[in-house]
Formats: sequence, C-alpha cells, structure tokens
Amino acid sequence: MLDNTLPLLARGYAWLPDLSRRTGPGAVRTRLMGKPAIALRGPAAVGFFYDEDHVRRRTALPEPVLSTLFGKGAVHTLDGAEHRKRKELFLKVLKDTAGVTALADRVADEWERSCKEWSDRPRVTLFDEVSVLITRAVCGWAGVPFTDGPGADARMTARDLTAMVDGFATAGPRHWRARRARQRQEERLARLVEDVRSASGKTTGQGGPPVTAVEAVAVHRDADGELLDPRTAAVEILNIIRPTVAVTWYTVFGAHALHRNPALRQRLATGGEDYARAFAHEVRRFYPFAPFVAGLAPRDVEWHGEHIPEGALVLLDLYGQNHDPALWESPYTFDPERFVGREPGRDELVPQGGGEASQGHRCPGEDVTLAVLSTLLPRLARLDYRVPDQDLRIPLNRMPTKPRSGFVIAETH
Ligand code: HEM
Repeated sequence: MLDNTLPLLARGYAWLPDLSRRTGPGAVRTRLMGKPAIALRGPAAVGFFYDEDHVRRRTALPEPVLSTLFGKGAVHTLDGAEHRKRKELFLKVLKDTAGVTALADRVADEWERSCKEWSDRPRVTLFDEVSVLITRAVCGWAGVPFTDGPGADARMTARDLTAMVDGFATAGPRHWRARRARQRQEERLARLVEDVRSASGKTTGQGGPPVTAVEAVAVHRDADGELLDPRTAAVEILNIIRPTVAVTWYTVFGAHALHRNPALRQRLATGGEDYARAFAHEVRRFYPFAPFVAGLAPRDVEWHGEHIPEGALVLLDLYGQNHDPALWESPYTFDPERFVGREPGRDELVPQGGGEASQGHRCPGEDVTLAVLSTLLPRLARLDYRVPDQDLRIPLNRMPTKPRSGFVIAETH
C-alpha cells in the first residue's frame, strides 16, 4: 500500500473523505508517515479511540507538528497518570465558569474598542482584526503582558500565534514562519514564568493561590511532584493562549455563514444566548478545522473485526464524523436549528475531539470556544457592514483553511 503522507498534505480536508468514498463504508486503511494507518469515525469509534488500551499518544505526533502547533512536552503527547495530572491544570483554568465569563467579558470589551478603531477605516480584514482583539483579551486575562521585546506587542503576538496554527501541516515558508514564531514566543514566556516564580513566591506556597493562567502553570506540579521546567511551562501557556486566538478561524467562518445565509442574521443579532450557542455549535460542525486526531496502537487490537497491528496509526476522522449523513440530516446544509433547545451528544459532535475531557485528550477549551463565539458572533450580526467583492472560497486542500480573502468588511456608506 502506498504511503499517503504526501497526498494528505496536498489534498488536506478532502484526503480522508475521498479515500473513504473509494474504499466504501467502514474503517479506512492506508499508510501515513511510513506506518500502517486506520481511520475510524462515529460515536462508537470515539469510545474505542479514547480508550488508552487501544490508542496512546506518546510519539504519535510528528516533530514538525510539535515544533509549530503544540510544542515539545505538551499535554497532547502524554499518556496515563502523567497525562491526567497535567490535564488537571488545564481543567482548573479552563472549566472555571467565572474565569470563562471573565475572558468573554474581556473579548466583548476588545470588540467594542476595535469597532471604534474600524470606524476610521473604509475596510478591514476580519481575520487579522479578530486575531488581534482576541490576543489582547486572552493575554490580559492569562497574565501575559505586552512589552517591547521581540514578538511582544499585541499585533506581533497575534501574528505569531496564528502563524503557529497556519504552518503546522505544510512545508515551505508558512512552516518555517510557524517554527520561528513558536521559538520566539516560547523564549519570551519561559522568561515570564521565571519572573513570576521569583517575584511572587507562589511556587513555595507563600504567595496565595494562583489567580491567572500564567500563575497556575508556574505553580503546577506534574505527576512526579516537580514544577514544569520553564520551557515546558511556556509550551503549556501557549496551549492556552494559542488555541483561544485560533477561535478567530471560527469567527471568520461565522461571518461567512452569515453572508451565505442572510436570513439567519436577525435571529443571531437578537435571539439571545441560546441561539448564539446553537449557531456556534453549527459553525464548529459545518466548517473544517481539525481534520482528525491520531494516536498509536500500543498492542495488536481489533475494531469491529478489523485487525489493527501494534504500532499502527489510529485516526479518528473528526471532519468526516461531523459531516456523516448517518449522524446529520443534510450534513452540508448550514442549519443552527439542529442545536436549538438541545446540546449535542458527547461523542456526536467532535470538532474538538470526543470522550470526557477529564479522562482523555478531548479539548478542554470547548467552553472558552463557545463563550468567545457566543460573544463575537451576535455582535458581528448587529454590526452594520458591507461585504465587498472578494475571494471567499474556502480551499479544502489547504490545512487549516479559511475564506481566501480573510473576510473583508467595509463601511456601508
Ligand atoms: C479553535 C477552536 C478549537 C479547536 C478546533 C480545538 C480542537 C482541539 C482538538 C481536535 C484537540 C485534540 C483532541 C484529541 O487529541 O483527542 C484539542 C486538544 C486541546 N485543546 Fe483545543 N481546540 C480549540 C480551542 C481550544 C481552546 C480555546 C483551548 C484553550 C483555551 C484549547 C486547548 C486545548 C488543549 C490544552 C488540548 C490538549 C488536551 C489533551 O491533550 O488532553 N483548545 N483541541
């Protein structure tokens, strides 16, 4: 069987759906990065995938992904007790309702401030502006100051954080930009962690409980009882602020959805929290972001009669599951009604992984994602703007993708 790494990089989100159309229903067998690989989808597959007896993460992620998107030593790469202990840190910071609301309030304030700035400009690119406003909000909230050092002002930080996401699945200039961005931000945040540790005395328990995400990371002790080394601490601070800024992608997709479905605008503008949340869920289901998640079989295992040899890559096809006609009626229709008055099942809607966030690798940032989207999208629906002619195509062969123009909005008069 031919190795599919290059076709994956070349075809992006279309790669797995095309393979599965060719191979028919059931699991898809292929080869990736020189290993046999099997791709699964569906709620039962989610249960299988998130069982550590079947799939482990250590060594599953290739170096180019770690050096751009996640960082070396990140929570994504841990298993078992080590993973659960590190994950507690994220759950403490990201599942705290008051903390998430405080972050959403900062996003709302930054939105108001940005709208005032935009009123002087005939047009703005939503992707660029939203990435900066979320960067300001999340860095303020997390305790990451903006100073004059390399990559330290809000616009440079936003550029670095989005570059890390943009460059993980490609070769060439985008990839090297992502590596440099990560290096710059890890160095700066490692220094911040050392400063916070020495200034506050919090690591010795003398400075009171941590109040910011940076402080929480600085005082966190891993399963071995040790503090994180400053570089790993920087990696994990980035694993809070980078994906929060990545909600920019979904915000721009939300703008795209409003443009393509103008009848939904009024309801989103005035429909309150519940409709905003339903709309946010549908943006996460409909638009492509994380294509799949992957791990390695720790021993020979079996999935519905399919043999998976030890060391094989197991993929959970997130994008495929979110568009599976067996789960979603008219999956290629954008329709927030599917989530009005109902929360999706745990293993049904999986743009950010499945299973329990506290037990497995499911994204701990779903509350933050939904809160930021529910803050920004109704405000966008209430904003008076025009969508000038531009290239709004969303190429599926690019990962991650977005409307090519970045979604330009212009004043109405
Ligand atoms: C832009 C929207 C987001 C998307 C599409 C997304 C997607 C994902 C996916 C697919 C995973 C991997 C799940 C797995 O390996 O099984 C993940 C993990 C993770 N996400 Fe998110 N995420 C988003 C937002 C966030 C936010 C806002 C945060 C933090 C504030 C966050 C922090 C994390 C962390 C720390 C992990 C690793 C969890 C672990 O390995 O246990 N994500 N995310």
